[in-house]
Amino acid sequence: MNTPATTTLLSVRQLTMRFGGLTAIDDLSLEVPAGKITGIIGPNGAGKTTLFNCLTGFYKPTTGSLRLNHPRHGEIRLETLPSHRVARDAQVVRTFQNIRLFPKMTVLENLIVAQHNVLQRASKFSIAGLFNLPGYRRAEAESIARAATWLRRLGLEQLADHAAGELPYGIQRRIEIARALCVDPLLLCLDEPAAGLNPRESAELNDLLLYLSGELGLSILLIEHDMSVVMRVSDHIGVISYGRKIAEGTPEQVKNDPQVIKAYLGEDDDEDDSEQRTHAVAGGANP
Ligand SMILES: Nc1ncnc2c1ncn2[C@@H]1O[C@H](COP(=O)(O)OP(=O)(O)OP(=O)(O)O)[C@@H](O)[C@H]1O
Repeated sequence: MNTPATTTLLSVRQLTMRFGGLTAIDDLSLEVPAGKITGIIGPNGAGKTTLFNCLTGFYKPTTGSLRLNHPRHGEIRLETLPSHRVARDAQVVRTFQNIRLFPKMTVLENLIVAQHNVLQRASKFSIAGLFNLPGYRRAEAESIARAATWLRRLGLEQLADHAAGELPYGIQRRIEIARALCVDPLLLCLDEPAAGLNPRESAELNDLLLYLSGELGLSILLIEHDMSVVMRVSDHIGVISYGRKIAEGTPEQVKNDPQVIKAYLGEDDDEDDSEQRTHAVAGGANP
């Protein structure tokens, strides 16, 4: 049996991002396949979040292109779009390193607020929403139904009426993912979703990511320092150091790559330490 060819969802081509004299991303090229999990790893300050910021319209790259192969709209040049259109039109949606839920709102309300674009359109940016016209009511009911679906799929439905800020940290991270899923992403960009999680929560995150990709066919771009997550769930990994791509391949290829081990833990001629360094990149420790 032939294995179906993988389609490229996103092509990052010769991307450079400079902040004054500092080059945060340096001539970076990377392909993100559709329906897979692509991990992006690299030491602190390597340029990973800057890549997400370029991708999601928060920064305008100095040079280079970000081409999204959208199944309905054809090629979309993400570098030309402001952030709200990256999310709304290109359906590239992100989470952030720090939790950005509305702590006093309930879990359900957080998921409905995330869909404000849909609700705004239904209100025709007028007082239709205030007068509760049928089109608006329908959109509102659909938003609630979509939120309820994702709460159920992510095992959060019992918590729908709890204030988000009062829930354990690991749950809040899961709510953030549910919130991103409510806006129907074509590409879900997760910035360190395992940050602050304990080992049990990290293992649950692994299961969730494998479910989203394996069962639902979602395309995920994952920045992560926790090697026990990234090596377990990624189909493909790109490694960045000082803004440049230094390696890419399967988790197995990347974790044994001498350049990667060196980038993470520096040069060391001591034979005993070299085994420890491989262990750290492979998931034995967080760098
Ligand atoms: N808005 C900005 N202005 C100036 N420098 C910036 C800006 N954003 C990022 N940088 C710099 O760009 C470099 C890359 O930062 P970035 O946050 O992308 O790294 P990272 O790989 O995500 O790091 P970490 O793993 O620690 O989150 C760093 O030197 C950082 O200080």
